[in-house]
Amino acid sequence: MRKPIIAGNWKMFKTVAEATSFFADVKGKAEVEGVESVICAPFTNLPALVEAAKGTSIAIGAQNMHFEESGAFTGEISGAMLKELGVQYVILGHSERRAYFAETDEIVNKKTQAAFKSGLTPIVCVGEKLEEREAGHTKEVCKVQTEAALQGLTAEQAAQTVIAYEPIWAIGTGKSSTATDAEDVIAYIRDVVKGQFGEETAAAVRIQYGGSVKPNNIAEYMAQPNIDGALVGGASLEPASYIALVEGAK
Ligand SMILES: O=C[C@H](O)COP(=O)(O)O
Repeated sequence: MRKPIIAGNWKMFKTVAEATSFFADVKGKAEVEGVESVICAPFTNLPALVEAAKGTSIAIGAQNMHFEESGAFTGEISGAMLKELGVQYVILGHSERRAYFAETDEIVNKKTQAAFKSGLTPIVCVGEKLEEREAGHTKEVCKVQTEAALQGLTAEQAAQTVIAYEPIWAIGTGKSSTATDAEDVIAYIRDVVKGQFGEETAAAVRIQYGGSVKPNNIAEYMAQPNIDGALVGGASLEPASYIALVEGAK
């Protein structure tokens, strides 16, 4: 049985003061038995959030990391640095990083392998652009990105990876994919994992939907057999909304 996972991706929002105030509001509430709750915050918030999350069931995640363990990479953060803080998850290959920071499938794969080396669980994002969807290439794009991201992992690591299917045209636009469309693509991604690692791994890997998920539509996604949770941007920023998302994933 796959445990549902709701991950909030705060992107470049919230100061430390705002993050700690948010956490105080969700503590004890965005904690629902049977649902995993993860807050992926800017690097600067991570020490305070890890401290605040002690004794709670909420996990803290980062939104990026470098694939090298250390070196002359000005402005970058390694997996070991995140692990030492007590961070458990790291979002990798988000479409904003692919688009604005030139992350390729090869870089995402190096980061995915490095995350496991550091003892972090990667949340790997895949998804098509609007023009790719309109050209009928959604599944092909997701296949290429998924296979590339997971290449070189053991079956056990692949099973632990969280995949987030985020159609780019649905991110921050209010235009969410219908639950049945998302289910169709996510079932296909599970099939891709099956082709790469076998049935057992495919049955175990958790695949989220992301793109304009809100408290009022989370239930539709969670009702789909292959959708194991959501990666949420905008609606994860307000405590009441985040609590409702975690409750809605049950
Ligand atoms: O990582 C989260 C996604 O980019 C979705 O963002 P959104 O919920 O604001 O559409």
